[in-house]
Amino acid sequence: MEERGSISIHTENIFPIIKKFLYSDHEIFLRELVSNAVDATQKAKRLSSVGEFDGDLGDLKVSVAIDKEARTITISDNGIGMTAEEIKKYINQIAFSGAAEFVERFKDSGDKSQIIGQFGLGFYSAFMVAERVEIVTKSFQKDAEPARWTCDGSTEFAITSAAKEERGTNVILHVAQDSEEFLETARIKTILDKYCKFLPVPVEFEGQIINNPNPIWTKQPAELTDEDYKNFYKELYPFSEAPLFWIHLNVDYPFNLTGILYFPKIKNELELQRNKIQLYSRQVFITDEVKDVVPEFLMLLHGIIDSPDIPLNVSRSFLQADANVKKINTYITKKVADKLNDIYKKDRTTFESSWDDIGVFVKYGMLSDDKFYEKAKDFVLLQNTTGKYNTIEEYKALVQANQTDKNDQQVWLYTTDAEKQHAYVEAAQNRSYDVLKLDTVIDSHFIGLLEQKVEKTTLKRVDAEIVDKLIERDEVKESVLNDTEKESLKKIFEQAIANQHMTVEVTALSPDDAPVIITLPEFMRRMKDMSRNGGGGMMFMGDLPDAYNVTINANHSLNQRILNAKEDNKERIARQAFDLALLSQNLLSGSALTAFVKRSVDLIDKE
Ligand SMILES: Nc1ncnc2c1ncn2[C@@H]1O[C@H](COP(=O)(O)OP(=O)(O)OP(=O)(O)O)[C@@H](O)[C@H]1O
Repeated sequence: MEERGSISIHTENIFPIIKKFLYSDHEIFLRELVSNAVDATQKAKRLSSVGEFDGDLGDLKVSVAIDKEARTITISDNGIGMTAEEIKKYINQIAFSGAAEFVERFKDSGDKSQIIGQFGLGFYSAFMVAERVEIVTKSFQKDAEPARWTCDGSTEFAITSAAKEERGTNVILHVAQDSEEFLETARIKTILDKYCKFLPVPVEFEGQIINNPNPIWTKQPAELTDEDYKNFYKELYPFSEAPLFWIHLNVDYPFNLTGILYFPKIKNELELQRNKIQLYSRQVFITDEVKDVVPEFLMLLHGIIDSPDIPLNVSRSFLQADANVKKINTYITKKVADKLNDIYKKDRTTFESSWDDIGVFVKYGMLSDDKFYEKAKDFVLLQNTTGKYNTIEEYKALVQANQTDKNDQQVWLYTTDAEKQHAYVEAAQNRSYDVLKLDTVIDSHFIGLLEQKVEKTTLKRVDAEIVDKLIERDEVKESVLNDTEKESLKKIFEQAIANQHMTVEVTALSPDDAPVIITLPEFMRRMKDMSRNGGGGMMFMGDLPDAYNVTINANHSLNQRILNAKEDNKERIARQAFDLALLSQNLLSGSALTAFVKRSVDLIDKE
């Protein structure tokens, strides 16, 4: 038997175009051919199970072999094979027209990098690395004649009879000169590891099975132990610490998706790693760029998603609008929120002890996805400076009595650095106020979100005002000093400070409060932070000098002493008291610090 023919497709010379398009990604030919081989074995299995094939299935297997001398790569399987007629139908028509369609579709596409690696070019991709491809195949059907097909990538092909005893297909690639790298063992091994690690049929290369045909995401959660999940994580990320928790995804309606998502242990925000989720389609690795499939905030998770329903052969903008992708997004978000809620409810201790790792993630999710916010608002934790955790509801109840101001607003106090703001934290605690620890990068955004979402609540940093004013009440404290005394005290301090950006005010506080307190108003600080981070179109704010409020405590004995001191000593003591306040704010440095130290020594020396 010998038949020569011409493949009837309209596009001339698709081969050079495809070769050029996928230049950087030639390696996917192996993924495509091995997947086809796996599909053929799976079909054999299915036919056998429905009784359409009654021969012996044997051990289904795919092999990859390199022959350096003959310059060939052979992919063999014991799947269903093809008859000569089927080759004509499936290879000449389907494979070639698929390739032609691909070229038509993307010939004019502006962004070619997007399609690379995402489009299964199928059988035709063999021509990216081979100058000639042979198929030797024998169908599973009774008395089927083995056949050989050969083609050089042009539209000309030849089919002849062949000698093949066993059922199945060998695809033989005669490797082109410019693709010799694919005759190297190490190169092939790397490609197989990348794309074929979890194919459902054993894949043999150089005497070894290179894949795990039954990865745990294909099993039922009930069959699996914690160890199984942890071991699989290790298999995926050999150098990572054990994960915190995981979610086993499993849906088949209205779309098909399986997978396992892990919550990694995060040491600090700088370590956050994206692109740790791998996307598979029927156990074939597709990509680790899941940006458009998984909501942005979930990219911090690690693991596997396997779905044949994610369209891989379309451009990104289309992917974002794809209905299945949207549903997948919603589904995964919901699953993640439910899992967190579950742990929170069942095991609050574990939940709290994991908060350092999951807190960033939960806050990020709440900020970026309203649906996630709605679920997470019940379990998001607020940690205070004593290390205690409360949910939003619990916290509201906790501070209601003591931290509601005269306008019926709750004022939540927070510190961004409990060490540096220690004096203020302590002053607040002395009033029995609670102080939250909101000290991560994401917290500055989270504070805004809380104010927006939690009714009748504002947040103030502990050093935004003097403690009496943090939570405004109607009560007025009695002042030991009369108005004239207050006025002259104010003058003394203004002269001692001699800085127009410091607004001095004399106020009656408790005698136990500090004599001088320096604060940077909340509004001012937030504006400056925002402009520093490049947001809000307020770049000019960052250049403004900090405008501080300096509060002089009229009821503190030191200030009374200043008023009564010798004329030429007044300013010196006032400056000393002011410098002490600067010092507690970490604001004293350079020549001011040197002068302060010198003055302090003089003072002690005189005592
Ligand atoms: N090893 C094989 N054994 C049996 N049939 C095969 C084999 N390889 C390819 N075929 C047949 O050739 C057809 C075309 O293959 P091709 O890889 O181009 O497209 P596909 O597998 O249908 O789609 P995809 O683009 O997802 O790969 C297959 O559908 C299959 O019927």
